[in-house]
Amino acid sequence: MTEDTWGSVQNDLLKTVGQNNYLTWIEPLKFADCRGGVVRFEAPSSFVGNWVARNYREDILHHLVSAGVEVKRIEFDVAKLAQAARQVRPKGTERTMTPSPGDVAMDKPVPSASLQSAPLDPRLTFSNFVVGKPNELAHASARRVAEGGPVSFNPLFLYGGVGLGKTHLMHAIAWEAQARNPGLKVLYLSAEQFMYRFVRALRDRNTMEFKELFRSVDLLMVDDVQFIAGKDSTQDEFFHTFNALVDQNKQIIISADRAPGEIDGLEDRIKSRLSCGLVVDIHPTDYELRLGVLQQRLQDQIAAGETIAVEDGVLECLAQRISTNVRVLEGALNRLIAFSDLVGRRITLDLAHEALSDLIRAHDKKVTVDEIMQAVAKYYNLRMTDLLGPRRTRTIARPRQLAMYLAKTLTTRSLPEIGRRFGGRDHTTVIHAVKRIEALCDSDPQISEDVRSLLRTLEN
Ligand SMILES: Nc1ncnc2c1ncn2[C@@H]1O[C@H](COP(=O)(O)OP(=O)(O)OP(=O)(O)O)[C@@H](O)[C@H]1O
Repeated sequence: MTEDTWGSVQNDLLKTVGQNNYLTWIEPLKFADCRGGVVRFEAPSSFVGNWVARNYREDILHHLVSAGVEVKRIEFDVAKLAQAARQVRPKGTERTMTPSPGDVAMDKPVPSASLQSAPLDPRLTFSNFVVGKPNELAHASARRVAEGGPVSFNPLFLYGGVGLGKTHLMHAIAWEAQARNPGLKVLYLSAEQFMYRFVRALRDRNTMEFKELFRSVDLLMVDDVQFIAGKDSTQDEFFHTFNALVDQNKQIIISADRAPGEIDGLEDRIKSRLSCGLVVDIHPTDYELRLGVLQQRLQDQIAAGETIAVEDGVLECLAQRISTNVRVLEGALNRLIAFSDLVGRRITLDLAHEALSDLIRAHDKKVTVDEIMQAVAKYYNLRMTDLLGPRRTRTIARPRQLAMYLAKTLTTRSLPEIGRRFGGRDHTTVIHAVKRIEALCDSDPQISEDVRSLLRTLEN
């Protein structure tokens, strides 16, 4: 392999990972050498090297192989990296699930007749999972299942939008259950992998073996079950596997992006089976959860030996502005750290705007207090003067509280300022309104629906 080959592989990677990721992670890598099937790169810092090793190793390997390079392994030449880097797992060789968190050994191909689980990510444990209101119930139920004991709800069905922590919780359950009971046969896989294994068993005419293997597990976890919607024979097999395990009182955990009843193309009998245990929704993140995740991720980096100084207000700004999901949020923080590392500047608000202009701009739709009042008044069919005036009847006071809550959540106005805008009210009234609406969002489905729908109106 030559530098030219790396140049053309970089071009391919640009198309796969997108320009921003490319500039941050791929471009700074320098090809060092290729010996005995090991391609070595030099990363400008351990942070960049670690991140690339974790997130782009497979992509780089794939493109190198496609470019005709005979490569078995990739290494990044940064001192600290050697400990953290995981060896590349050649496609089609998965590992049996015996490692404990932190185990980063080379995976060996396993014979086809053994129980194979998809690899577990050592970072996805309960201790790395930040708990907040939106995921409190999901976290508590996941913990309960991981602790073992009598099966109280079967299956546990976790659902929620992308990047909100479903896979994280499933991996955490697997690690915890294994740590508590090393003999437990835990099988974690995506619904897609379930289908491929089933199809392979059909092709190789060993469906009996497939059935036996799947029915011998103690804990089955299937991620992204919506994938099997519309795939009839896979659904059929899944249904029988599911029933056999439930009959044996074995725990099943399923995740999806929607509630069972809302997955189009899923057979009714499966929907009803999936709904008969505990169905838990992971809600979209709130500001506190996002800030908690950012703080924890920063601490993790510092604990791993990185020297990172972040100016006050930067994490708060990211948590406020980037509200899509945790994955995007984590990516933003890492990009920011890498950027500061590369340009040798401290992490300030200015740097954050520079490094994350695309993300921040996309979430930078500025909403004013006036717009919020108008939207709320229109939604509840009130006049603006009602929101500003003194009347305290529920039909007016509640929308007013909701408008204050939105003003606090969506703008950077201070509490006293918001109070002043709402007819000269005191800041304690605003605090009370925010707390009240937060509590009602949990207990009153109508209010939480009103909030969601107003957020949609205001953010678009
Ligand atoms: N509460 C949380 N605390 C810490 N990290 C979190 C939390 N929620 C999500 N994450 C992180 O965000 C990223 C995305 O989470 P995960 O892959 O579990 O999402 P998902 O819900 O399975 O999404 P998808 O539907 O796309 O598969 C992971 O790196 C995960 O560790």
